[in-house]
Amino acid sequence: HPLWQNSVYDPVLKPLKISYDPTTCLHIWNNGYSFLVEFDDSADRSIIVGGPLENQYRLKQFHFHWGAINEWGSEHTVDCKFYPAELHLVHWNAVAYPTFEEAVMEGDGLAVIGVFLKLGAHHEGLQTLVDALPAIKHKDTVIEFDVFDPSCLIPQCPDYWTYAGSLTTPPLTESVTWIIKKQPIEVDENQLEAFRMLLFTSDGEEEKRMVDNFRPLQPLMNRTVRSSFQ
Ligand SMILES: COc1ccc(CNS(=O)(=O)c2ccc(S(N)(=O)=O)s2)cc1
Ligand SMILES: [Zn+2]
Repeated sequence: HPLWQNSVYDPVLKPLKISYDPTTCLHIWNNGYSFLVEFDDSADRSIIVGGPLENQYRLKQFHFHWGAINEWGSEHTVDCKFYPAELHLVHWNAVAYPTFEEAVMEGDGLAVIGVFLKLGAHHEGLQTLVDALPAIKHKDTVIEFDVFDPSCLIPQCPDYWTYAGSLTTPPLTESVTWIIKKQPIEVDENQLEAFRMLLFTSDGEEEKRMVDNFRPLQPLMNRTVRSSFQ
């Protein structure tokens, strides 16, 4: 999604408030499309509020999209530039809807924080995830993941873009308030290569490396992207 050129500064936008409880972390698994870290969302223990949001939203899972090479991989672009990978932290509106599955179908059901990954310094917090990847190389493999604070993957800079959009994988429902952080996080080449060692395929099948698991850019049409910064 082309950010920046077509964005309008909105002075009404508030800072996003993020409060995650690291002990709500459950497991990390390979679902055949990406790898996901899932959280216990049975109570309001890991939530975001503020920003463009009317309600608070509960953290459900986070996952990544990345390319086969560093020239592409993100699902949003800034100034026509792709990043090598993009993190999505998926939250749902448990104030308005009883279940995640119902929230997925509603316009104000989900809020996804997008964070760009840029090639650079080693990322200590990400390394914890990278160390777990060999154990979930194949589709439908899972390992327990007791404590992880996803805040370590979110840049300090408060600036973000926001727009009303959709899931980037089926069911592609238009239920997402996208909140894309302007500042990328830096990860090193070995960490990106570790993502590319995962497989789309199950154990025993012909190996297909998990790369280029991003949706191609979609036309902006008449959508407005707002920025929280000038
Ligand atoms: C009806 O039950 C359902 C319906 C839909 C899902 C999909 N899973 S999901 O909603 O977490 C996401 C899919 C794509 C995401 S992205 N790349 O836009 O952040 S998030 C699961 C269960
Ligand atoms: Zn995603």
